[in-house]
Amino acid sequence: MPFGGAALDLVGVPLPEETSTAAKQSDAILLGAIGGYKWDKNEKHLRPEMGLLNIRRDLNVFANLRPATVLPQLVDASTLKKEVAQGVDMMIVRELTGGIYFGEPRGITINENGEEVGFNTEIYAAHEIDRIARVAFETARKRRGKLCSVDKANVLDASILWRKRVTALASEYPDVELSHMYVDNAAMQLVRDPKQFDTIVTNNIFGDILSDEASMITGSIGMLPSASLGESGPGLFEPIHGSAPDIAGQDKANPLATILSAAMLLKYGLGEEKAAKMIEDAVVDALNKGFRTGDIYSPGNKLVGCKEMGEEVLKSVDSKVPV
Ligand SMILES: NC(=O)c1ccc[n+]([C@@H]2O[C@H](COP(=O)([O-])OP(=O)(O)OC[C@H]3O[C@@H](n4cnc5c(N)ncnc54)[C@H](O)[C@@H]3O)[C@@H](O)[C@H]2O)c1
Ligand SMILES: CC(C)[C@H](C(=O)O)[C@@H](O)C(=O)O
Ligand SMILES: [Mg+2]
Repeated sequence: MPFGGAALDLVGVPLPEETSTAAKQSDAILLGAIGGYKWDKNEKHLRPEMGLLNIRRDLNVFANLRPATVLPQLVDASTLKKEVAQGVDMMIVRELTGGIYFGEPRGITINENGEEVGFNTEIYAAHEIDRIARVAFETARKRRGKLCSVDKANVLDASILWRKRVTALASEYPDVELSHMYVDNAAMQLVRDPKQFDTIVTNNIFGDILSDEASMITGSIGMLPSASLGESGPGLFEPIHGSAPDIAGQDKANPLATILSAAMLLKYGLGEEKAAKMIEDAVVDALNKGFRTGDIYSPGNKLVGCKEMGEEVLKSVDSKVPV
């Protein structure tokens, strides 16, 4: 279904009614990254990004799971020293349908001095914090049992409430070790010692920023998939990166984040864990054979384009499908 810039070009809006309806009627949605220079000067409601925010909000997919794992094959591609990067395996649970992205009031207006002012509102209701915290506690419970809640409770009121609600829920999850960290420290700790993190839970905007940062530990933003889930209805699955307009059309983009998002779709969206594993294994196969797009290339490997990387993964998937 057309979406983002493609939909703007086709029908003049980033999220056409038909796309929205089809998405709601689907079992799961795989979403291609949106955006690009062509639409950057559009009015806000006619920007591809608004389509993305609206589809997330319409589907109520408040829980965005962003795994960041350093694959052994890609340790050399990490921006961090080998010993720091090796073995990193974390899950960032980002709140996706609230906070400053959606808070009211917002806008650009003229203040009493006749000067233009732009403003947004960081706002969280208790139930929004509770539901994302529960997803995070459950996630941590299935992983290594450590949850770090990241906020800015030393300054922001919304973060003070965030910390209070997360702390209150901890008694329901005695098997999970909860800690709290301010976001500025978290940004630093991520590159100092990323292995200290198992599961991170944080708000919309901090999760956006920290997940891009975490991606570089894994080698590239072209490696990070995501799953956005609600309490019911279809999940939305997309890479965490954008449309990479600086390399668009050059057959250079790493397709693995999108391919791994399809694996997350199978696992979290359809409960097809075996099929998901097949895709994840196929990605590992392609990496084991030395295929690398430019963003994860290190000497001694085979530099390939987006298309060839995709074909290699496909070949491996085909070889695994029982006849
Ligand atoms: N979920 C989404 O659809 C999504 C996410 C982020 C940004 N965007 C949009 O994408 C557009 C570009 O934004 P940006 O440049 O800030 O972020 P971006 O993620 O598109 O690109 C940032 C940098 O990472 C590189 N990169 C991204 N994906 C890559 C891949 N798969 N393989 C190799 N390199 C990759 C790009 O070349 C670029 O240098 C904007 O319009 C933005 O709003 C969309
Ligand atoms: C394109 C933008 C609206 C989006 C976000 O900020 O959520 C993106 O950066 C992401 O991480 O999915
Ligand atoms: Mg982002």
